[in-house]
Amino acid sequence: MSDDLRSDARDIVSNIISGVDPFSCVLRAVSREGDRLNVGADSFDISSYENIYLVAFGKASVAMSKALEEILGDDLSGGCAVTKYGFGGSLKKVNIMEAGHPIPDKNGVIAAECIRDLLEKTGSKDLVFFLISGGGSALMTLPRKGISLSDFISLTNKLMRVGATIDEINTIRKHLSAVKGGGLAKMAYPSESISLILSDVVGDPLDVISSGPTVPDRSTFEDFQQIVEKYDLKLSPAVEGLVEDGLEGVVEDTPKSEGPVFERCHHYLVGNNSLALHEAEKRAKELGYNTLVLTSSLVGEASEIARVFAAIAREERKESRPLSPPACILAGGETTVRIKGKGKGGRCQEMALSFALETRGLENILFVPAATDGNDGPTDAAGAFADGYSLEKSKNVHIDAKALLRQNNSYEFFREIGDLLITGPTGTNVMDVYILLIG
Ligand SMILES: Nc1ncnc2c1ncn2[C@@H]1O[C@H](COP(=O)(O)OP(=O)(O)OP(=O)(O)O)[C@@H](O)[C@H]1O
Ligand SMILES: O=C(O)[C@H](O)CO
Ligand SMILES: [Mg+2]
Repeated sequence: MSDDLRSDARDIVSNIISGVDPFSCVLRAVSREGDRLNVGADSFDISSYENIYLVAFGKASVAMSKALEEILGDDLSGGCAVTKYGFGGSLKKVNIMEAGHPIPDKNGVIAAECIRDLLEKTGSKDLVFFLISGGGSALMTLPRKGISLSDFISLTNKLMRVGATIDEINTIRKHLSAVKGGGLAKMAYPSESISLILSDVVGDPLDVISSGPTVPDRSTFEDFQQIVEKYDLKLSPAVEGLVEDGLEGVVEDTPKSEGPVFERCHHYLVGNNSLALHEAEKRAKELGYNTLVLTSSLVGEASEIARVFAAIAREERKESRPLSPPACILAGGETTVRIKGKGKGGRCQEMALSFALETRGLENILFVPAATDGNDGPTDAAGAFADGYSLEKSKNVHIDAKALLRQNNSYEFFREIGDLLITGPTGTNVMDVYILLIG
């Protein structure tokens, strides 16, 4: 442990980011000895396939594809990858496309068509690697027959605005799409496939991450209809027609676990929030802290969750529980912010500000909530440093912490006191981590 909790927190954060880097996640999950490819607990003989293809979608497509290219070398026949504008790169055998996120655009459709064309030429002697990361739902968009891209965009946009959960949003997306909800598995059938998945969803549900294009879909047209009713959504005539046909069984629902489509599909989670917490704990232990990981599935209103961390910090200072100091208490997940003000901020910065308001004067503690993608909300900060002195500092620069929290203006608060956590875009995303240090 150093005398400076901040430098320890920075150290822990950088360990998290390198530990969940998509390139290393793939290399950790896949190893090669001659023609044997070991993936998780399974083993594949790559000489038994005619062609090996790669299909990648999501914000981590490039790094994941690079790793697989490195492993497969000349055994890779080719592939298609799609990622967000500005996240591209160059690969030897893989065509990389860039598309719109979070609002899908025409390039996302072109990318999906390219992926479909590749999959349709595969056969039973081929192996396809699917490299899946968060953001894939928007980046690879192929509306079902009869549904237009603008139908797709307007409905998913509405859902985002009314605060629907990712599970609900993706239930809608899966039913409007030809590639999501098992759609790619259907196109790839009867080839063998290996999906490597980097999770950005709480609890790692494979059918929700990137809208589960290679796994059986649990959601149905009935669920679709319930979501429409819950949020009182107005549907375009084409979408309304599709749901009616779906409910009547005229149009087939997304592929379910029965039947042969998924028989040769293998799925491996290569990185998630739990791994981030594991990396954090490992480093904190090396630094000399007693550690406790609370959960990797924290959800709820950001400012409320922060009050729980503040209560833990006070308990630590007063009673040295639940751990004797020096202590590092960790959690991960994704909180929500009901935005009421016009300020700038993110979930993590909002948590940090709420924590600061609750722990004024508390000595030798530090709370650092951080977005693992390096961008907390629409800001250039990953999170912020909050401690017992944050409020004193804000008084010195004449800003009002409570008013800024009311305006959801946490970015301004931490910028003014010089306590933003800036990492730059990290190239990965396994949600947020919350680090509480007690010196
Ligand atoms: N002023 C604000 N204060 C606090 N939180 C905000 C503010 N503005 C936006 N947010 C939050 O930021 C989130 C959007 O950030 P971002 O674009 O990083 O999305 P995300 O949910 O992290 O998705 P992704 O996985 O694509 O990064 C929303 O959950 C929203 O509640
Ligand atoms: O793309 C998506 O659907 C979200 O990022 C969740 O994985
Ligand atoms: Mg984000």
